[in-house]
Amino acid sequence: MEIRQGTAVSPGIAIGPALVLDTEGVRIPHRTVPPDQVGSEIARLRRALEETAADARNTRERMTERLGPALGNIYGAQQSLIEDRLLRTQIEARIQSQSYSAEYAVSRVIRDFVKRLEDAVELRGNIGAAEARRSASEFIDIERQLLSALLGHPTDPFVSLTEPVIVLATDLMPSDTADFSPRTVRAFATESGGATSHTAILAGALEIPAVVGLSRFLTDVSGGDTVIIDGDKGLLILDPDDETIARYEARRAEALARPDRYEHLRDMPSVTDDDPPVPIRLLGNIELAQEASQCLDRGAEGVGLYRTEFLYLNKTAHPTEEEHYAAYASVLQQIGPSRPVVIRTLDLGADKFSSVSGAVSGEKNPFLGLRSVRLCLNNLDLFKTQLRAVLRAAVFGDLRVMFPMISTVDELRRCKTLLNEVKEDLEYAGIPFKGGVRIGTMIEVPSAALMADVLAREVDFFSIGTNDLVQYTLAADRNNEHVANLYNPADPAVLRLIRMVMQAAHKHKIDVNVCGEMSGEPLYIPLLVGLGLRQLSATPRKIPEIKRVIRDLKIAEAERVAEHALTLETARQVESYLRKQFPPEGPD
Ligand SMILES: C=C(OP(=O)(O)O)C(=O)O
Repeated sequence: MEIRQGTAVSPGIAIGPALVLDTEGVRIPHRTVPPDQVGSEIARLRRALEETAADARNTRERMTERLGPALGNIYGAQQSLIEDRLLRTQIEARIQSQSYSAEYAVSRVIRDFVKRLEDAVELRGNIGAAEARRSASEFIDIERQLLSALLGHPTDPFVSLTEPVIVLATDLMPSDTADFSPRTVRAFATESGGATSHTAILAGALEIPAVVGLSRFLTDVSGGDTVIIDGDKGLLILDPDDETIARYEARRAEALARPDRYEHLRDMPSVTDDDPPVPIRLLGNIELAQEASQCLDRGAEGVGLYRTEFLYLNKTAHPTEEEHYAAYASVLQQIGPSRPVVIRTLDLGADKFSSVSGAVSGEKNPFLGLRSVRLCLNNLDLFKTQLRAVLRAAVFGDLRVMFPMISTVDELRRCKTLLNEVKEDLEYAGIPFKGGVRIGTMIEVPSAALMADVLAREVDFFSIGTNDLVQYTLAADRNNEHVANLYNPADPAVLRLIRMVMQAAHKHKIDVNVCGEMSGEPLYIPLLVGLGLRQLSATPRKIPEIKRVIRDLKIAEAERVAEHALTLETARQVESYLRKQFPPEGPD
């Protein structure tokens, strides 16, 4: 048995036979045609381009219907690349000048594009690398589709699947994932890819467990071998032994039972088991506007974190003010006028959409560099465009604005000054807006946690972003598997900072929320409530189970647990203490 660690991009457990995809795609031999056939070769190419563009258009329409316009647009981008004149003229030039067959010309031109993109990845380091890699895989996908049209046979390995499989591949293309059905593709794992790759985002939307960014494994597995994907922990298990299979089968059964298991709680209040009951407000985290209604479907009372940087998905330019406005207005309209919607201003840079963000290229430590609010304060037009849209959309309901990655009081004050300037501009221009929006700051950098008593005087609410707070407190990159042993929200250093932030918020009578992954983990809920948390925001899928934990919890018990946890010395001790106090529920 072998366990490989990768990046978890879509949760869930799957066990099944592997379908191993050819790592090389279709290989095309160097072939030329006689000069008098060049014309008909070009005609073949044009037909193939038309057919492939029509397929991409159909797929876009199908996926837009299934997953909404933002994800459907991934296929729109592919359609534009296929229809791009530059691509066609370059391929035709190879056929004209070198008498290449249409297939070989397609392969040559696209492989050259890909090579240039790969060189760009090497040159640019982290900055823009994700975008260049993504474009390279789009082109390889287009090559495969064009060759399939020219050769007259499908190269799609998924069309004839009759039994469920786990797909293992070097990389997967958006056109592959479009045809994935959770019935036949139980899960997938790839050697390349990161958490923000299109394939990863689609896997989440299709609710197929997935792990990406695994070190080379395809040479160690054959089609039909049993494998396990643990999409919660980012693991691929090759050749699992019987005991491991049995353990994972139990976990899978438990996970499958979960959504229905808590369905009855959907319309029940999120309150503790005290007399009188203490309300703990549950909100949802979203990345795309169309996810807003899922928050209500799962029993959340609003949106606690809208990650607006996902407006950059499929974009090569900054979103316009109207695009920002339309997205925010849509979220508010779905959520209704009296429930809160917290819009976080752009958290771009480092691992998120850095190529279109205006970040400086070649930063040695992008996570410590010009990212997030720093980047916005360095690009005032970009920032003001978003703030204008925020204030305009606020007329539709209870919109709140939140600034990410604040590390100094000055930075927060600059954001507030800018917001006031934008209000004045809108007023002067006679554009309708709502001025009295509540203002919050993320607490995700240790300096902000340490200064929480000062920051609390400046804002209406805090939201603790534990994903970054853990990374910056423990100096452990949240995406680096080599330091994953250090990255732990239960670390006493993190708990002390959270307590400090809660105390400052309570002293200044402002709301405090936790919106990192920690608040979606049932094990940590009693601890957070014991530390003083009365509101949290998590992935909508997690809301029903969290509500179950809260409804079984007494405040005094939670406070006793938090007090004891704070006396412990290591993350491991805290975790095992919590597990003993609150053993996980078994399958029904
Ligand atoms: C919610 C957070 O922000 P991000 O979008 O970076 O995960 C966090 O850091 O906890």
